[in-house]
Amino acid sequence: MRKPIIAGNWKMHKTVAEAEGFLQQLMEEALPHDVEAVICAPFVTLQALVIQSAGRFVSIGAQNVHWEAEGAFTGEISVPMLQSLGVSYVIIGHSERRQYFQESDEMVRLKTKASLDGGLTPIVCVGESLEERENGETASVIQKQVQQALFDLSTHEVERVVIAYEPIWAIGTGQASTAEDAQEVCQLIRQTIAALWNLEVADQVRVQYGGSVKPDNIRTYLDQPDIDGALVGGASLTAASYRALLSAVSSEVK
Ligand SMILES: O=C(CO)COP(=O)(O)O
Repeated sequence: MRKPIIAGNWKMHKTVAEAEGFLQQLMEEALPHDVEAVICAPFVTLQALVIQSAGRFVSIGAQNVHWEAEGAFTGEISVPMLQSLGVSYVIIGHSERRQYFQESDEMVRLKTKASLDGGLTPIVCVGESLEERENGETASVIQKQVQQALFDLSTHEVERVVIAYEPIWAIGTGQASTAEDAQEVCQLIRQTIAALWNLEVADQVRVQYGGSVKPDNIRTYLDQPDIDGALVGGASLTAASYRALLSAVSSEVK
């Protein structure tokens, strides 16, 4: 049974004080136990968030990481640095990083492997552009991205990976994918993993949908058999909205 995972991606939003205010508000009421809540925040806010969330049902993640443990890489942050803070997740290969910072499939692979080696859970992002979708290339683009990111991992490593399917045209546009289209691609992701490893492994991997997910549409995605969660940008920025996402997915009595 795969536990639903709702991850907020704050992108380049929130100062330390704003991040602390969010978490304080979020934790005013108990959080559901049957949903994994993750906040992926800017580097500078991570320490404060980890301390503040200790012992509560919310985990903290970063939005990027370098694959080397240390070295002459000005401006970069490594896996051991994140681990030493108590961070447990890291987003890898978000389309904004691929587009604006030239992250290649090979860099995504290296970052994924380094994160797993260092005990972090990677949330590996894949997704097609509008042009690729219109050209009928969605399946081949997604298969290639999944294969390139994961191909050298052991079965035990793959099981720990979370994959986020985020069609680029749906990010921040209000033009969310239909639940059926998202299911089709998330099923393809699982089939790709099954072909590379086996069905049992593919059955363990959690696959999220991301792209204009809101409290009022999240349930339609989570109702799909191959969608185990969501990676959410805009609607994760206020405590009220993020809590509404968790509540919409939880089956606990409210
Ligand atoms: O990029 C996203 C999450 O990583 C999605 O962003 P939005 O939820 O704002 O569309």
